[in-house]
Parts: sequence; structure tokens; C-alpha cells
Amino acid sequence: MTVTPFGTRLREAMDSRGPLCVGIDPHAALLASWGLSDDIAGLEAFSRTVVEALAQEVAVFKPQAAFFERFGSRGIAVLERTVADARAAGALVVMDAKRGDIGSTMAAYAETFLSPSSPLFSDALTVSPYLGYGSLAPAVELARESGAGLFVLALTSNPEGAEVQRAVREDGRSIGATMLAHLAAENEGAVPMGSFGAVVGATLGDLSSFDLDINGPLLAPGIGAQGATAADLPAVFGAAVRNVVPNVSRGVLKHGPDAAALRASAAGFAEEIRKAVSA
Ligand SMILES: O=c1ccn([C@@H]2O[C@H](COP(=O)(O)O)[C@@H](O)[C@H]2O)c(=O)[nH]1
Repeated sequence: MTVTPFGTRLREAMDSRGPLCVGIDPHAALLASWGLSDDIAGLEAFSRTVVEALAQEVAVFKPQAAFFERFGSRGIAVLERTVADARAAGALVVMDAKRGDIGSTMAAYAETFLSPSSPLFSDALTVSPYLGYGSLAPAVELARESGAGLFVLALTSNPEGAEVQRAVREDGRSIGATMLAHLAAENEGAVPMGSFGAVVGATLGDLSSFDLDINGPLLAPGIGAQGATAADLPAVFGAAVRNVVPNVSRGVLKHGPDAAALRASAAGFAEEIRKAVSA
């Protein structure tokens, strides 16, 4: 059976629903502000509410695995259901698990999140290239086979990231620019765009010294709680803004548990993004 590549499915979803990605980040503080207990029951109610409220509206959800893993195996079971429910409702799921290891272990991480037979199968996975871009090869290979995608940490939204990502190699290129170049090679010739994306923070200001034209998606966290706004996107991403998938987690989630308020907040961000990108 031919599978439609993630890049194609993501482009369709962005065109029909807009590019907003809402994070599913069940912080203990958010559970409390929603009147939920900081336990499995609270985690389950939180995740179900977000998916039911927004799965018909947004293109992409990004569950943050850490907030589920902190509850052990029962938290992972909730994560499995959250992914399945979101996908069944028609949204794409980018699993934010930031995996990265030597190739043989990377293959096991890839099976966990990118093999269609896994209960955690997701449309895409965030991965860390800190062990070298080549160590991600098993994930790239399995993603190609299963029609999934990857988002490689290139220029992250946190200020500490610069220490590594802006470090300059012997060839004069920074680590972040090197990751972007690897992704551009991975996506070469893909139409409408490739499945191998970069994480590039919306908080980073002018990035015109980087070649963001990777023919693939740019997942852009940092809007809302970290201080960036939708209006910043054109200045940060330039012409690549068309491929940006802006992520908002706490900025939307703080409006729960009321489903209408969650929808209104997501719609507000979506409209600000639409205006900024089309200006
Ligand atoms: O560079 C990065 C990579 C990932 N993240 C993740 O995105 C969300 C952001 O949450 P907000 O509440 O909208 O700040 C969170 O899951 C991070 O782990 C990131 O922020 N920056």
C-alpha cells in the first residue's frame, strides 16, 4: 500500500485548517487551574478535553511526552489514547519526545513512534541531533517507509540553545545551519514539501543569516508563554514563513477547561497567524 508522506498530509492540513499547532502539555499548574487532580484521572480528563474541543479545528496537535511519562506506564497509556483519539478525529499528531541516541538505539526509538504497528505511532516525532545528524538515520528510514515525518532540533526557542546551535564548525558553518542543510538535502525534490522538518523557535528574532529554505516544515514553538507573538513570524522567518507551523501550548491551554474558551483562544491565535503570514 502506498502511504501519503507526512509533508504532503501536513501541507493539505495547513491549507485547509491553517498552520496552528496546539500543544498538549498537561503541566501540574494547568491541571490545578482546570480544577483537576495531578494524577492519572486529571491527566486523562485534561487530554480528552483538549482533543474533543480542538480536533476538528486545528491542523496539528503536539503532545509533550514528558508530561505523560511523569505518571509512568499509566501516563503512557493515556498518551497512547490521546494520540489515537486525535488522529481518529482528523488532526495530525507531532509527538514531542525529542529522542536521539546512537543508531542502534535510535532504531528502537523510531519503532516506538514511527512504526504503524506501535500504539504510540504518530504522524511525526521531534528528534535531537546531538549525537550527530547521521545517528538519526534509522528514524529517517522508518519515517520514509511509514509516511511519517521528523522535526530535528535546529534552532530551539530557549536562550540556552545558542551555546550549542550557534557554535561554529571548522567549515565556518554553525551547528544549526548544518542541521538545516541536512534537512534540505533530505527533502530535495519533494512536492509539495518534504517530511523532514526543523524546530526553529519563534522567539529568535531575525534569522536571515540562516537558510531556512529546507523544502520542509518549520515547527516554531515560543508563541504565547515564551513571549513571541504571531506578528513576529514574518520578521523571524522571512520567505520561509509559508512553511512555518507555529506551536502554542500554554497560551491556549490556560483558557480551559471550558471547550468554547479553548476553541476561541485557538481561533484567535489562528487568525493572528493568518493575518501575519498573509500581510
Ligand atoms: O525549541 C523548542 C522545542 C520544543 N518546545 C516545546 O514546545 C512547547 C512550548 O510550550 P509553550 O507553553 O507554548 O511555551 C513545550 O512543549 C516545549 O517543550 C519549545 O518550547 N522549544
